Amino acid sequence: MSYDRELVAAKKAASLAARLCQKIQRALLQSDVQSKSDRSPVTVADYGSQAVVSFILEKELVDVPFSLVAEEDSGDLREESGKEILNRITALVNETLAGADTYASSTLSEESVLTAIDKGKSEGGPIGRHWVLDPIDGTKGFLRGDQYAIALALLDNGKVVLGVLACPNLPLTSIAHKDTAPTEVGCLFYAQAGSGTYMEPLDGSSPVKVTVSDIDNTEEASFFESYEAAHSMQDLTSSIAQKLGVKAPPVRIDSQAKYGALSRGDGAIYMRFPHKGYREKIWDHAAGCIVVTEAGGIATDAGGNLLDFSKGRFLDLDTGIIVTNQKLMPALLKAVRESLEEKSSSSSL
Ligand SMILES: Nc1ncnc2c1ncn2[C@@H]1O[C@H](COP(=O)(O)OS(=O)(=O)O)[C@@H](OP(=O)(O)O)[C@H]1O
Ligand SMILES: [Mg+2]
Ligand SMILES: [Mg+2]
Ligand SMILES: [Mg+2]
Repeated sequence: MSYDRELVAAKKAASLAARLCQKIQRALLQSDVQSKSDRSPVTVADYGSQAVVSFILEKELVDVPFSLVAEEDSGDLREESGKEILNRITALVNETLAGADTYASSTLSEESVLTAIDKGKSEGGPIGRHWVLDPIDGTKGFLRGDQYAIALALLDNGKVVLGVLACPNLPLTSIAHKDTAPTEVGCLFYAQAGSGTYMEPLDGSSPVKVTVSDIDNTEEASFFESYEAAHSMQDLTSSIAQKLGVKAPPVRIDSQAKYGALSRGDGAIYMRFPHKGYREKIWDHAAGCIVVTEAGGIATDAGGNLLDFSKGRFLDLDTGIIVTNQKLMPALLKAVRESLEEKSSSSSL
């Protein structure tokens, strides 16, 4: 089945949301230190991005039922204390739509913004079509001025069939070699089941097909992990890398930009092992997962099971998420298993 129409809508929605986020991040980085510790810019951008994506998808695909599983909801904005922020979000959404040809004459009221945000309350699941959205993935990176992504995917009967990752701060050329001069930034990755993965500049066209690294020697592999130590056990990933003989230091970047960078071969492995008790959400992986698998990669949990997006808003996982190419996966799984066993035997001593 083709999802061409959905892909066009998703690219439009994610690009416009990226424009909104870029505007806020630029203002944030130019602001003084005091307002940098204030979390409201990211709040405004999170909600604004979700409202824009929800509004555009529904308008573009007006003839089909609309279901959206998204990270944010409007609860806090409906409180008395949320009034001012709602006002800022509404102005921002309207400014963003005004800059888009097709929607230049659309003006949303505060109530319509709340409604658009709350469309994201769907539970997803194994039946029918559901959009999956992280309006800003990597909020900590966003605040630091680093990497973040707008991540949008479509589930059809529990399978991810389409994914778009807008990465406003990711260089258009490989990030593998830190010593090369910085290039233009802003990448849009997209993939449709069975059709490969493409990347184009966020503000342009000219897509190029991308593929994951084809290396088969673990010693040559470099690996990505979360920037935030609180999001992944870096001692565990370091022990796995050591078993594999990986020589390069870990590349730590925020958000699903990791999946995008992996899909074009900037690195060969992504490992993510959240601390005990954390439950992964589908919007943190759905778009990234199809972007990397359509580029020839494979994403599994620590037990080698493919990620299952059909269980509702959460992923039901064995321990962690690992992503690499087909050739390296057996060695990676073995190293993961051994390191996890060592970890559990040392903690039971
Ligand atoms: N404790 C903990 N453990 C694991 N993961 C967590 C945790 N807390 C948050 N999150 C989720 O991580 C999302 C950010 O993605 P990354 O971890 O890849 O980026 S980062 O490098 O750590 O910033 C982040 O996504 P956003 O909330 O959209 O930014 C969270 O969903
Ligand atoms: Mg996220
Ligand atoms: Mg988010
Ligand atoms: Mg969040």
